[in-house]
Amino acid sequence: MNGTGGQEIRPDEGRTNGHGPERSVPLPGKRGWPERQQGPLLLRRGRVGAETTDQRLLDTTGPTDWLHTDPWRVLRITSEFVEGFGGLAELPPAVSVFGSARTPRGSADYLTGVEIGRALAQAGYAVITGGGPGAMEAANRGASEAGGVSVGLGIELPFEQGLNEYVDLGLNFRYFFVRKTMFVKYAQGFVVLPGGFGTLDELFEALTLVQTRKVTRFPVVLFGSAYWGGLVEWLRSTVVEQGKASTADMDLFHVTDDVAEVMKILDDARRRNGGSDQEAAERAAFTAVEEGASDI
Ligand SMILES: C/C(=C\CNc1ncnc2c1ncn2[C@@H]1O[C@H](COP(=O)(O)O)[C@@H](O)[C@H]1O)CO
Repeated sequence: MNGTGGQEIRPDEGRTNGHGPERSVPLPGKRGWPERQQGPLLLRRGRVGAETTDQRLLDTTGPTDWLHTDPWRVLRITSEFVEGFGGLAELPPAVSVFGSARTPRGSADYLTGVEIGRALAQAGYAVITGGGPGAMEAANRGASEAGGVSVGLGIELPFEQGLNEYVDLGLNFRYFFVRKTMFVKYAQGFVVLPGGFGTLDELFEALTLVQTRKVTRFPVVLFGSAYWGGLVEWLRSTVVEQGKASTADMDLFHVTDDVAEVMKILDDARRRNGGSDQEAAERAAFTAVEEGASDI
């Protein structure tokens, strides 16, 4: 170990870097011996290398195995959090809408998604979805066409389709768990449209976070009593009945078929959580400014 990152430094021969000639040895400094400041390190005499840190970064090529190591992945994960927090920090109050990627355009479920996206936007909420097709597209469409803030948090998938055309602010994630953090962190509530495994995963993650008080502030609304009724009944008759959840846990979500009721549930929760009419006015003002900006 030589105090310079563990690399052996031989000042008399310089270094090769994989695609350049050997470098010259640094010349003696004012005091008569070779000297170099390397970041916070002062290197003198035999400890002075022939390259600066920048040269090593920019010139060096070599094996790329490190790209597939977990320490490197940790940096990529960190960068996803940084990009996510940075991109979403200034959203107005938002609602995350989940639902099937397979909901056909023009179906009743799709039209409901559009209606809910529109109602949320008109109330001044940003609408956050997974940015994919189906119910996600429907909610983004309603929000975007109403002049609201339409957000899509895409995910890298083997059969990726890209963000739907109604996403006006999009972020793409490699990691599901980073993306899930964004759905929760920037939302005041969840609206869950009919969906499959992905939707169920998002629903139960939300319910677990509320049940364990990791989040304390938001309502979970299941839209479509006919679709969700069987699940709710099974939760009551089997899960609660056998003591795997409490009766009170059944109050952690709402089931409705009425868009106006969705808005009322969200509004009541906002008031309970200290939101004010002033805040609602600010949300509406944000939307108006965004609309103005989009005209420019
Ligand atoms: C299945 C197809 C495309 C998948 N594209 C998706 N893009 C973005 N987000 C997705 C996608 N698929 C699932 N999700 C997430 O899960 C929820 C929907 O899953 P479900 O199993 O379809 O219910 C959704 O809320 C997304 O966050 C091609 O049709």
